[in-house]
Amino acid sequence: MARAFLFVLDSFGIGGAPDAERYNDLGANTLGHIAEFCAAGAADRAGLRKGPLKLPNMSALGLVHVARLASGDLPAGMPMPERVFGLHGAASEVSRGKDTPSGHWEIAGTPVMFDWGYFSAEGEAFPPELVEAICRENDLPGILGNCHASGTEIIARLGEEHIRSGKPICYTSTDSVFQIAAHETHFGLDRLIALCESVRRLIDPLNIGRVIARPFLGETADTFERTGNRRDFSVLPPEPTLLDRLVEAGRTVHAVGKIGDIFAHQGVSRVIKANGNEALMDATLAAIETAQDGDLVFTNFVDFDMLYGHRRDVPGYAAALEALDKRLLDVHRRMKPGDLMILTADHGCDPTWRGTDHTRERVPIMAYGPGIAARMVGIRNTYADIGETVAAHLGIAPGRHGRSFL
Ligand SMILES: O=P(O)(O)O[C@H]1O[C@H](CO)[C@@H](O)[C@H]1O
Ligand SMILES: [Mn+2]
Ligand SMILES: [Mn+2]
Repeated sequence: MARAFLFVLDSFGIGGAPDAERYNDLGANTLGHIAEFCAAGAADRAGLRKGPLKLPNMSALGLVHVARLASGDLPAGMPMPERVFGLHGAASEVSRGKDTPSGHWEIAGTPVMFDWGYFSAEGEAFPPELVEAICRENDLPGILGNCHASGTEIIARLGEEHIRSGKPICYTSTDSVFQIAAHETHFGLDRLIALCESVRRLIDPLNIGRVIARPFLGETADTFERTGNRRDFSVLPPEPTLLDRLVEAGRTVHAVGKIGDIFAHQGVSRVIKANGNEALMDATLAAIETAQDGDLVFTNFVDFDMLYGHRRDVPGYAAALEALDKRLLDVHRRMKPGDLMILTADHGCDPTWRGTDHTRERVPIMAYGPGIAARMVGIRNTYADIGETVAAHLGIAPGRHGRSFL
């Protein structure tokens, strides 16, 4: 028997998606552009980081090799490692959306082969009858926003009016999402959660992937800050995922960070929440300590996407990568014979790209474990190969999509 640790570095794409043009993302490359900025000295920030991107541990797990394989270009300023360990490759996404649930579900063996519903980018985003129903059911004086927006920008713009009027801030993006920002104390966190649950029911016929609660604190435009109490209300995955299959086989799935919410709590045995990549890594290490043979520890490292990718913050993204790279040694030290750790991502969010949305990209696969020989596994046609590899490693029956690269 064996254990598996699956880490999604949220939005850590490596470019090269064969269908990028269809998403207006031709040339987007999260790692490539971060490395380029770092090598040019354009991602230095006093007190945070300086110079070329330093990811020695991920490079030893094949990151530089797979970056070149995925996009054709070597990431600037990142030396080829002397030696590579483990299985390494890249994967293209077959799901139509470049969103978090599509990416994670496909990683877990369940691609999303239908189109999500989306809200209009022109004029008001939400249909008037939906807004009316939301206000009626939740006794609201109206809503603010009703547009595509970046979450931090919109609370700075409308947060004070929200506090005065009691109207929640409702917005969306190119993802299939209905996001609601509201003040944790003035509006109330419980009330925001109840509102999200009501909106989840009301939009179900529209095939929208997620409703997201975005609570914040502060009193003025320049002091507003989102808190760690974000909650995602997802629809159920279209088929049972790797997680369901593991639980069915009597295994324990340790879901760290956003994983529980992303899978609508299906196939999740233990939910471990933490705020911020460092705390997520601490929680992951604690889960590894308790995980038994046959178990999966599945972690989403959300900061890359939420704090740096969407915010188009290159130094911030680079520093977060460098910090996580160092902490891989903590995982390494806890690994036992039979353990397998896989690092990957769910989509891109190139911090140098136009706009503030995700980018269609290939993702890296770095799979490492004591006794696993180094081998390039090439470009995989679906992220589902990752889930199938975990399934094979943990000794459960194969699923309907993807193939193990073990
Ligand atoms: O700008 P913020 O609120 O961070 O929202 C981003 O996060 C959402 C969910 O990941 C995406 O759809 C994008 O809109
Ligand atoms: Mn994501
Ligand atoms: Mn995102």
